[in-house]
Amino acid sequence: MAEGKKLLRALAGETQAIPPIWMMRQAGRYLPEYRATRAQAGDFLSLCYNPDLAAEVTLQPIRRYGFDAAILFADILLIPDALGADLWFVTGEGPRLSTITSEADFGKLKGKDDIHDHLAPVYETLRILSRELPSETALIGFAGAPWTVATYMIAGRGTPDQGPAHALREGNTALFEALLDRLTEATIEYLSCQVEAGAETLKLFDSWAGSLKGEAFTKYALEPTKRIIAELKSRHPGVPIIAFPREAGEAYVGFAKATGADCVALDNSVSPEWGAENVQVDGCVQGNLASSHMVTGGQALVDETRHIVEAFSKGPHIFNLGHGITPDADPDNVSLMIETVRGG
Ligand SMILES: Cc1c2[nH]c(c1CCC(=O)O)Cc1[nH]c(c(CCC(=O)O)c1C)Cc1[nH]c(c(CCC(=O)O)c1C)Cc1[nH]c(c(C)c1CCC(=O)O)C2
Repeated sequence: MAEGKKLLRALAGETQAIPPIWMMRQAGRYLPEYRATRAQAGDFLSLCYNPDLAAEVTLQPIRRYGFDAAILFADILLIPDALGADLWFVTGEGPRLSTITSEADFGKLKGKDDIHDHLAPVYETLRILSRELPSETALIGFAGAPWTVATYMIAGRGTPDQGPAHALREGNTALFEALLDRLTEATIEYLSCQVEAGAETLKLFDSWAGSLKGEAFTKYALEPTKRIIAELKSRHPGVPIIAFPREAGEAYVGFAKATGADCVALDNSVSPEWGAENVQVDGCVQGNLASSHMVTGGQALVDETRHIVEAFSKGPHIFNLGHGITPDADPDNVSLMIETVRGG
């Protein structure tokens, strides 16, 4: 048996009989202990910026389930907050930000090196976690990919079709590209500090990559990811990086090679057989159980979990959901998924 943490071994390309497992949004509202700590913090952002409580909620799902990895508790929208955009969360609705639609709005943003005072609590959370995690549990740092973060900054909120961001991309390409550049550069600095604070691997969430097509996908999803990965690998040789260009479809093919990512996370709109044949050929893949199974459970959960493990069994694989677990999920279904992956 090879040495080291299961998650890092998968990222290094090792095929394992039982894949490592963790879950997007594993620290979240489906857990009563998360809801209690969040109430103690007051609100979601106060929780993100409180290192002791953020470390506590990161550890909760590790204690309860023994996942192979812990993901830093934070949010992809802390970067716009650190750059000086206003950010708040409306309960039951989601994030709200000041919008960026003009050169004047963009001109108010801070520079890439002026984010660290604001983000210092996040680095402290990572330092606490690297001391407190069990020795077999890998620590994942993360950021949003520039395009996805830009969609929220431009619209000032989540949007079903990323319409405002596409409108700026077409209507004022220079401003749109300046924003993407600023985000790319700030993300490099942010993730580099996360590695220095103890993150052992990094994940880039490009949740809205699927709404970019063709050349726009290459320019605004693939290229910024490639640039971030190249710079991080030159500063921190050997740090493995997971890319998640969600709903990229056919554009998942070759994404690892083109960007230098060590692992590509797949959403559940592609079948595991397709993923094995077209994406896992290039290296490690992560995914891709539909998060709805965490609500519905039962034999369908067991069957689909086995199906995914089997389909990816010929190469390096990290078991995960295709997207974050939802607040209405049943914690017992998470146990059933883990038992199925580990126990057959
Ligand atoms: C788009 C995006 C965001 N945040 C994130 C993404 C990319 C992944 C994805 O597509 O889901 C990523 C994220 N958000 C959160 C994490 C922490 C780590 C983890 O457990 O995965 C991570 C990695 C905590 C969170 N981020 C948020 C919560 C819920 C906040 C609460 O406790 O009320 C958590 C646990 C809030 C959030 N944050 C964001 C939105 C749109 C919302 C509101 C929607 C919602 O409530 O689920 C932005």
